[in-house]
Amino acid sequence: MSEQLNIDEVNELDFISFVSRFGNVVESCPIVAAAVCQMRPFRSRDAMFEEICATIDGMSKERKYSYDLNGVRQGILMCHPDLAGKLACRGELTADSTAEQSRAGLLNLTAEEFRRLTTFNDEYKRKFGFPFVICVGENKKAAIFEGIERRLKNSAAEELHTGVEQVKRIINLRLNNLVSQSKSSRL
Ligand SMILES: NC(=O)N[C@H]1NC(=O)NC1=O
Repeated sequence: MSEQLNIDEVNELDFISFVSRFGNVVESCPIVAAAVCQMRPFRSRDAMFEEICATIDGMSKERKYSYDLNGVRQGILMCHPDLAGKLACRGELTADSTAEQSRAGLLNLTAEEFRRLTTFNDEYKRKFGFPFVICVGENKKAAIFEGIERRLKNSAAEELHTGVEQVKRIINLRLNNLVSQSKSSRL
């Protein structure tokens, strides 16, 4: 895990270093970091977080949930790995997702828990066309199971909104690991 920078150090990073450090703040969507990099300097960590959220809010509906790029499904929600899904089983989650899913107890489920979550995930993707996304840093296992079962009953429009809001909560926690709550001493 990279060490925390203060906001003045963030503002001084070159483009490659910025995207390298913040490229997975939005899971597997480095394009957001590349876009936000151009909006520097940031007055504070919170101002940086607001810019990331505004960048996502300004995206088209397709860019938010799912679109095809050269035969690969992309999109803010589409790029999130299933909870305890195939990537987790193969040990191929990103470091961020591995830490988050592990801390929430999702990487050592009982056989029955794994079966239930897999069934829910598959049903959710069949209904909405993108994966179930929840900030597992703020929801323990019981809340995650309750959340997916409850949200399965929602409309696609509700889940597009809720999914993106959960992505923002994931971003907020990831940013805490990377940028201190400092305010710029120069702006
Ligand atoms: N599907 C899903 O919510 N995945 C993400 N949630 C989170 O907090 N970390 C993840 O990997």
